[in-house]
Amino acid sequence: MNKIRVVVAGPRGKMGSEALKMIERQDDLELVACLDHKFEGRKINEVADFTSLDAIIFTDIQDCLDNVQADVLIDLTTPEYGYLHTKTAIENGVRPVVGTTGFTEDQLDELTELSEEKGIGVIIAPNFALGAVLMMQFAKWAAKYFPDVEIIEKHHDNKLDAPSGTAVKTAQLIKEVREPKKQGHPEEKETIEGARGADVDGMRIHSMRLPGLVAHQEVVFGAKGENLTIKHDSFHRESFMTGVKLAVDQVMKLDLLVYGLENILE
Ligand SMILES: NC(=O)c1ccc[n+]([C@@H]2O[C@H](COP(=O)([O-])OP(=O)(O)OC[C@H]3O[C@@H](n4cnc5c(N)ncnc54)[C@H](O)[C@@H]3O)[C@@H](O)[C@H]2O)c1
Ligand SMILES: O=C(O)C1=N[C@H](C(=O)O)CCC1
Repeated sequence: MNKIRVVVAGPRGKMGSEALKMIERQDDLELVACLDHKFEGRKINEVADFTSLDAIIFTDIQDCLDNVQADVLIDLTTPEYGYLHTKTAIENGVRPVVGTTGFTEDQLDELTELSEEKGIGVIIAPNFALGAVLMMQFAKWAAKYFPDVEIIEKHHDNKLDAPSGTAVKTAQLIKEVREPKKQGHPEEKETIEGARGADVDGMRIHSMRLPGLVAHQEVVFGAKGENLTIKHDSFHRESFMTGVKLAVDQVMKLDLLVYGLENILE
């Protein structure tokens, strides 16, 4: 069996460490290198106690891809480096599976074009939890019948980007079926700026950041005399790993960029 050769960027992070544990459990994946912002040249098991994998750490993606044979890059870093890593991987013929959130629309467009030009598969998924993907699909369905909707996302307080990638993706999916509509009182005024949340075509996104949270979202629909709430909770980051493994397998068969796990689920 030919194993899929994987590089993980952000291996010591909350998600990256789960990704390494996931790779260690799989017979068909091989960790060939890690990308970190420190510990150049060390082995990952020398600097992290949660893994016995002994892949070498690089601090520069081009150096890494020049020196190891890789099929897939799993990126779980920051918006700035995630974008640089994804672009460099595509340019080097390595298929990115990207969990990092916070890319701009322009960056997504640019990466889509580049992947098409190079014929390299890319999967960018703002949420790898299967329950979250279903929550987004259910929300899109509900929005056809309930155009008044607010999204409340709740995450741990180390998160860099707001709103979450999941909330942005949910709003995009809802936009596909909902006419733009200003919600609330036509003359409502915020007496404290931001009170009504971010505005996407008149639907509101509220972002909560608190210690103790992992990743949670409620999509609340309102109509006369009734409310519908669609809710998903990730209590542990292991919840994302089924989706990461699925994406690694599927990206090997793609020659373009796919944004959202729903596009590769059967
Ligand atoms: N798609 C999903 O399902 C999903 C789920 C959880 C988190 N995320 C996203 O994944 C990203 C990481 O989240 P996290 O909670 O693991 O964050 P984290 O802060 O725990 O981990 C990020 C890691 O990236 C590393 N890093 C920073 N700069 C780097 C560089 N230049 N090269 C290599 N590594 C570098 C840091 O050292 C850190 O260990 C975030 O963007 C988050 O929004 C996505
Ligand atoms: O922990 C995070 O950060 C997460 N980010 C994703 C997002 O922005 O939607 C998904 C869940 C966890």
